[in-house]
Amino acid sequence: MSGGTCEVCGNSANQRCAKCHQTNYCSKDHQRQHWKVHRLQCSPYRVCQNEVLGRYLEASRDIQPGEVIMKDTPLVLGPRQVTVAVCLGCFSPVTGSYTCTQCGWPMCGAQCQKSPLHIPECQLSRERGSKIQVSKFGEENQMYECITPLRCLWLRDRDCNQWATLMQMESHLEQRRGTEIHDLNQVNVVDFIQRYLNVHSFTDEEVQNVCGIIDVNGFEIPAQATALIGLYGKACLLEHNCIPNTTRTFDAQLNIVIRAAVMITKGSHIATSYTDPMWGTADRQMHLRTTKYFG
Ligand SMILES: C[S@@+](CC[C@H](N)C(=O)[O-])C[C@H]1O[C@@H](n2cnc3c(N)ncnc32)[C@H](O)[C@@H]1O
Repeated sequence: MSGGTCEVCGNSANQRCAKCHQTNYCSKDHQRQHWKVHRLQCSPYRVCQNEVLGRYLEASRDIQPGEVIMKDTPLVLGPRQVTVAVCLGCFSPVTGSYTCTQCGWPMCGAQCQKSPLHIPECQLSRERGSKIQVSKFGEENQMYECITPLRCLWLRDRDCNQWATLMQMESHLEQRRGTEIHDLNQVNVVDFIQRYLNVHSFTDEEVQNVCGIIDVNGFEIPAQATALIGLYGKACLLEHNCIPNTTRTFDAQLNIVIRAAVMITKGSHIATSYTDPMWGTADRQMHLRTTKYFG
C-alpha cells in the first residue's frame, strides 16, 4: 500500500513504483502508461536539504550492493585548471604541430577540431581578432585555466536549463573572496578572458562564480591521457564521506556511474569521497577546507 494520489489520474492510489518507492498509481495500467515519462526520473534517492550540507541525497528505499544509483551525463567537460597544453577535443597532450584553423588553439588534428566540446572557446577566442598563440608545451601552461570556465559560461546564452542547473551548484564565492585561489583566478582567468581573448560579455563575478563551481563540484576523470574535469548536474549532489557508501566510474561517453558499495538502507545519506582515500587525515582535512569549504 502506498497512499497518495495516482500520478496519471489524480485518484487515490494504492500502488507505488517498486524501483523508486516515490511515485504512486491507482492501477498497473496507469503505471505502465506513465513509465515512458517516469523512467527518466525514476531513481532510488530523493534530494533533501539541511543547513549543514545544503542539498544532499537520501535513499528512498533499500539499495543493494552493486546496484546502479545513477548514471549522469556531463554538463561540462574540460581540462583541469593546472595542465600542460592539451588537445581541446580529446585532451591528449599536444606539441603545437597542428592548430585549429579557426581560433589557433593547438589540437591533435582536423578531426579533433570538429569536436563539439571545442565550440565554446573556439567561438569566444575569435573575438580576439587574431589567432591564439600557444608556445609552452610539456609543462604547466596557465593559458588553459580559462577553458573549463569558458565552457561553463558559454551555457549562459545557449542553454538556459543547463545554465540553471550549473547556477544551482555551490560556488562558495563569498568564502573565496580575498583568498589566494580567488586572486590567482582574477589574473589567470578573469583578466586573461578580458584582456587576452578580448571577451567582455561576462562579469568578473560570473567568471569567479564558475571557477568556484568547478572547484567545489568538479569530478576529476582519470581515464584519459591527461585527467580532465567533469561537472554533473545530479552527481554533484553527493555529499562527502571519508568512508563512502558508493563507488564511481566513468563510461566511454564520460557519463558518471554511481553504484552502491554496500547495502544502503532507506533513509541513509548517499555519499562519495571528495578526497583520495590514500591521503593521510591532515591532507584530507586540508583539501576539504581549502577546496570544499567545510571540515
Ligand atoms: C559538491 S557540493 C554538494 C552539493 C551541495 N550540498 C549543494 O547544495 O549543491 C559540495 C558542498 O556540499 C557541502 N558538503 C558536502 N559534504 C559535506 C559534509 N560531509 N559536511 C559538510 N558539508 C558538506 C559543502 O558545502 C561542499 O562545499
